Amino acid sequence: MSVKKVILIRHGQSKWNLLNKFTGWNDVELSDLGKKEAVKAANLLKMNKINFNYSFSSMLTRSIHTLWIILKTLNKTWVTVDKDWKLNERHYGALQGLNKDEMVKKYGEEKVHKWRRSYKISPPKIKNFNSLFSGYDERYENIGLNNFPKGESLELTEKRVVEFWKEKLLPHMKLQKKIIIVAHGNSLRALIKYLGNIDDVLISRLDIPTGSPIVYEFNKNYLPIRYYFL
Ligand SMILES: O=C(O)[C@@H](CO)OP(=O)(O)O
Repeated sequence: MSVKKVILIRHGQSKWNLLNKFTGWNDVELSDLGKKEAVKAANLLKMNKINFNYSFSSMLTRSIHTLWIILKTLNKTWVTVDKDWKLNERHYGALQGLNKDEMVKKYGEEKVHKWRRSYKISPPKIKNFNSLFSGYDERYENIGLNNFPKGESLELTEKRVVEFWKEKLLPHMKLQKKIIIVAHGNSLRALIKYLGNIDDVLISRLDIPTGSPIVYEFNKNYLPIRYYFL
């Protein structure tokens, strides 16, 4: 049986992961530890002889830079980087920029857990005039202001991640490309939920660590078999 592999990696630690702030579509840089995690991820791929020749990342700097560091470490800067906003982190609405522990103190553990890990509940929406609203950013020109996310549940995130999977990923896999995807905690949770048909409650228990390569295996018909962390 010819097993096909797709590598999934959550970006390395960001400066806001370190500060424990809701991040979402806010465009923050990697922390020093995040850069080291990206080098470590590249070395893990090399040690395990997991190769790739095509790459996808979200439109957010923390994912793009993680991918660049991986490519540089592996001497593979020739690899095409295909960036797609549909791989962006779940939009955290009006919670973006706020500290997670402070929100627990203000609203209680249960409510914050629902915002962070329930499948259907969306965070409060961000307003267009909020300085952290990224709807006017030129990189998102093709989304259009009317369709621009203002706060997404995991369910809504899954919808666009699945569009990416069907429209971009599968066609490239069928062209026999060996693919690496660098994305985010919740966009990857949404993808893993879809691929594994994981139920709404079980998926709330999956936390994907930063900078840890996941290998997802597919059969000759491109159907998911299993995944494992390196
Ligand atoms: O803040 C965010 O964007 C995400 C990932 O860091 O947080 P959480 O794990 O709480 O969904």
